[in-house]
Amino acid sequence: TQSTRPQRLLGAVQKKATRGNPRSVIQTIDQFCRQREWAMNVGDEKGCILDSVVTETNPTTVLELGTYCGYSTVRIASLLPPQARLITLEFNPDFARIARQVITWAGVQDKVELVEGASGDLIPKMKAQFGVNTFDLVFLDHWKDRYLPDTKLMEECGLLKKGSILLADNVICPGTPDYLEYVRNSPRYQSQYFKSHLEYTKVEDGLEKSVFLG
Ligand SMILES: Nc1ncc2ncn(CCCCCNC(=O)c3cc(-c4ccc(F)cc4)cc(O)c3O)c2n1
Ligand SMILES: [Mg+2]
Repeated sequence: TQSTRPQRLLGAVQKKATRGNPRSVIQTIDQFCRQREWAMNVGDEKGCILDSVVTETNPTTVLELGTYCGYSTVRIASLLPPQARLITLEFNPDFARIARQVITWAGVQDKVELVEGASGDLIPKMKAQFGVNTFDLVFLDHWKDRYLPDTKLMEECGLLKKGSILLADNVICPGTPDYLEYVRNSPRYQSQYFKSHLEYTKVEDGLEKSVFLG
């Protein structure tokens, strides 16, 4: 039977990346996506912006919406202090299966909890079921039409505190116009656009960083 792209990406990681070395896993995936097959990882260019936001936030509790193959999960987890935790939500069980193996190969599994399911169902359970109080950082990289409803849901569920950071991928390509309009016009957010490119291409894309003001 034919392999899937995520399976081929995992194969490249297990063949070329050094076990326990997150940077080598990231480098291997970027090389695979540039030289073999494009895949919707945040990528190296936007990944550097992600790294800088993570390090300046120095978060203890992070939520990622949309794991895919675990590329940004590994990028974020590799920058977290020892006691910090990253919860990542993935809707697609096939992607989740691959991501778990990428995360383990990178050696960051102790900082990561991958939960299978839809963000709209899981966000309301974060406090009771996952023992979360508030998130210091949320990385939005899932269905683009879920960014806005899920942000409102996180507000309603009291998962954001003054100073919580939302970092959203793909605000230009594929685009999240309703989300952008909301975070840029709401008095409850201070937003900043980081211009970049769609992963592994010359097409414009960018990350929107929004600080929740409470
Ligand atoms: N609700 C819920 N809860 C939990 C979930 N877990 C996963 N999902 C579903 C997420 C499905 C993948 C989302 N990501 C993208 O669609 C995406 C696409 C492109 C792209 C593609 C083609 C082009 F020509 C140009 C750009 C680039 C990106 O960087 C992207 O991130 C969930 N949903
Ligand atoms: Mg993305």
